[in-house]
Amino acid sequence: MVAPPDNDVLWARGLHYAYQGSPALLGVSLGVRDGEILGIVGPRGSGKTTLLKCMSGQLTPEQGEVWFNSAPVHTLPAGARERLRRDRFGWVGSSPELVPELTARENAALPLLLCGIPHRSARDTAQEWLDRLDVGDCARRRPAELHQAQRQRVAVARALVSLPEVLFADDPTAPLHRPDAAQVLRTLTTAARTHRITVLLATSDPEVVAFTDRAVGLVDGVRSASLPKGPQPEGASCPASA
Ligand SMILES: Nc1ncnc2c1ncn2[C@@H]1O[C@H](COP(=O)(O)OP(=O)(O)OP(=O)(O)O)[C@@H](O)[C@H]1O
Repeated sequence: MVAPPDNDVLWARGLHYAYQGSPALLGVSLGVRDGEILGIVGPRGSGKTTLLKCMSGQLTPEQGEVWFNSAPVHTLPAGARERLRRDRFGWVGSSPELVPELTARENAALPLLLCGIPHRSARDTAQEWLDRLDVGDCARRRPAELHQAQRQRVAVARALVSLPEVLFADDPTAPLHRPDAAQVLRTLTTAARTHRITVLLATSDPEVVAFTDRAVGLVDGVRSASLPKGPQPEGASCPASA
C-alpha cells in the first residue's frame, strides 16, 4: 500500500465494486482536499452512491484502497469503520430517513446525543440548525406530520449538527423543488465553508456544480473528465446564516 498525498483528506485508488456480479465501480480513483466541496456528477445508475458508500466505509471495495487522513479505511474492521462513520463523518441521502417516533428536533440532535453531548445542549444546537434550514417551527413535530421537503431539511440539519470532518451528501436535494434545493444547498455549502467541512456532493443535476469548488464526472462506474464550474444559479451566492 502506498500512502496518499498529504494534502488529500480522503483518497481512493482503483475502486472496484459489483452487486451480485453486476459492476457498479470499475477502477475509480479520487482525491479530496481538506475543506473542499467536491461534486460527483453523473446520470442515474452511474455509481455515485456506491462510490460514496465505499469512501465512507459503508461498503468495502472488492479491489482498491480508501484512505482518510493518511490512514487506510478499506482494511479497518467493521467496528472501527462504524466508529469512524459515527464520530468523523456525516451522511445525508436523497430521502430523509428520520426516526418516526422522534420529533424533528430530537432527530436533528441524535448525532450529538450519540456522542454523549448533554441533552439540553444537544437540543439547543439542533434547534439552531433547524432554524438555519428554515424548519425551526417544525421542531416539535414528528416526521409523519411534515412535508417531504421539511423532512429533508431536518435530515440536512442532522447531518451538519455535529460538524463532521467529512459530509457525504448523496443527491440531498433530489426531493426538493428548485428554489428549495438552492436554499438548502446554500445553507449546506456555507456551513461547510464556515466550519471547514469537506463535502462529497453527488448529484445528477449539472447545475449543482455551481455550488462546488470542483466537480468530477462519473459514467457507468468510470470517472469521466472534470467538469467546468458553470455560473451560479440565481441567488446561489447569497450567504446563509451558518
Ligand atoms: N443494492 C443493489 N443491488 C443491486 N444492484 C445495485 C444496488 N445498488 C445499486 N445497484 C446498481 O449499481 C449501479 C450503480 O448504482 P448507484 O446507486 O451507485 O448509482 P447512482 O449514480 O448513485 O444512481 P442514482 O442516481 O439512481 O442513485 C446501478 O446499475 C444500480 O442499478
